[in-house]
Amino acid sequence: MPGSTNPFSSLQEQVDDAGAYVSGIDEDVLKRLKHPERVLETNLTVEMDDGSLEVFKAFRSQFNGDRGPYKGGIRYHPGVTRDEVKALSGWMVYKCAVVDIPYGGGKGGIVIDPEEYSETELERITRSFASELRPLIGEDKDIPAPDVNTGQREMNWIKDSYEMLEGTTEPGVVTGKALDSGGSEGRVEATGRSTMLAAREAFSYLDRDISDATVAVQGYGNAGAITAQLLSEELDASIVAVSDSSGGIYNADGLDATAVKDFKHETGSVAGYEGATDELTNGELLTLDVDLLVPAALENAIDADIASDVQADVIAEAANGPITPDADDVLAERDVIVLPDILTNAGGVTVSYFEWVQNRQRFYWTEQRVNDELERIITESFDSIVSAYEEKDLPTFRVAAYVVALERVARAFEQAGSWP
Ligand SMILES: NC(=O)C1=CN([C@@H]2O[C@H](COP(=O)(O)OP(=O)(O)OC[C@H]3O[C@@H](n4cnc5c(N)ncnc54)[C@H](OP(=O)(O)O)[C@@H]3O)[C@@H](O)[C@H]2O)C=CC1
Ligand SMILES: O=C(O)CCC(=O)C(=O)O
Repeated sequence: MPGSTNPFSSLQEQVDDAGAYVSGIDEDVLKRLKHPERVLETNLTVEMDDGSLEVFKAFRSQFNGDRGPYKGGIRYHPGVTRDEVKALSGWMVYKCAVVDIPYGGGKGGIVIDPEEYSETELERITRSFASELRPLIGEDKDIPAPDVNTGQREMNWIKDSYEMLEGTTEPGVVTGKALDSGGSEGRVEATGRSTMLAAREAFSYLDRDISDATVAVQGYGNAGAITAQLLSEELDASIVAVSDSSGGIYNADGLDATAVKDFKHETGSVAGYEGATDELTNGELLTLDVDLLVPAALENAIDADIASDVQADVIAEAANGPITPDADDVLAERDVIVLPDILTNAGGVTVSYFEWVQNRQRFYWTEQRVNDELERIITESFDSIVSAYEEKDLPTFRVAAYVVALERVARAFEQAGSWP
């Protein structure tokens, strides 16, 4: 994980910050909502193409299941740690509660740089993880999905492994699958789509025209590239800078988001795209003078030092946990509006929910229906956060989002009653 802030401490701080504003919440309930229920830590021993064996550490954290089955992605990254996975699983709990879908939160990860392995090795690694996960997952238990460096291919492998081991057909055991394997229309675009919708709602709330906005996007994978495309194609915003792990590119007159995506697909990086006038570091991108900044890479991208140099008016967190709590304080002090991850990127899990519903009903929706339902959920969720922010006079949209979410999770816990 980049930066030195422990993301699990960040999550706990965010819950505490909001807990102070939830009237009547029991301290013991709050305590429970800051720790995962269980974490699987496992070592996957997998045969490489040359016949040697390698061992990979992997985790699955099931944070809270009071509102439904655990739900959340699986990340492949060399920086994955137990605490990172715990934090990501906690953010899933509050995200699912903010958009009011019937899930708890989970998250998984393998400590691996997938670039260093062949497709056949990645398949064996994924199937080995699926076999370790098998007793824990299921459409009513825990439902994995894509995250950093995973996508349809890995989800198809997990579904197939699970179904083979269980001797059943259960497409709803994972979401984010390819369409022909039980995936949903609109899932690939969903995280970018909710980021675009959250930004649109925020600009309208601020009485500003998003079609006049300049935008910088950090991270040009699933979340970042699609956010850039939709902001530009559907809202006419100007994408002036984008980056990936090898650096960034800039053009004051705007970059063609789709052409940059195609270029990255061909070459592996955004650097070198001929429509750019300048190259930038990630640090320079985050402090550009733009109207909207979209961190869409990893946690801790914006620390307190960077926050004091941020020039954007609005930050839409497409990534999970890109702003440290210290940076949040600096941004609030400077009146920079932060659209919190647990709302902004919730399109991914929301369309995963639609996929799961379609899998269970064996009845598939059109892309239009998916996008319409997603738009309704994101705009209603934005409105409920604004209502809490205004009515309770809360300090930030993040606190407001956690207040809405904590009230829902705490109610579910309390309504379940007590175990003798
Ligand atoms: N996929 C989903 O459905 C959802 C994802 N998210 C969150 O969105 C974020 C991105 O995930 P996703 O888009 O799926 O992942 P991807 O793997 O598709 O893309 C990640 C992008 O981040 C870039 N990146 C990695 N490290 C850095 C860095 N240090 N500086 C700049 N860029 C960097 C990568 O660069 P490179 O290409 O060079 O490796 C890549 O472009 C994560 O926080 C994830 O948890 C949230 C909700 C749902
Ligand atoms: O689609 C999902 O279930 C979860 C996506 C995810 O991991 C996230 O929202 O961070």
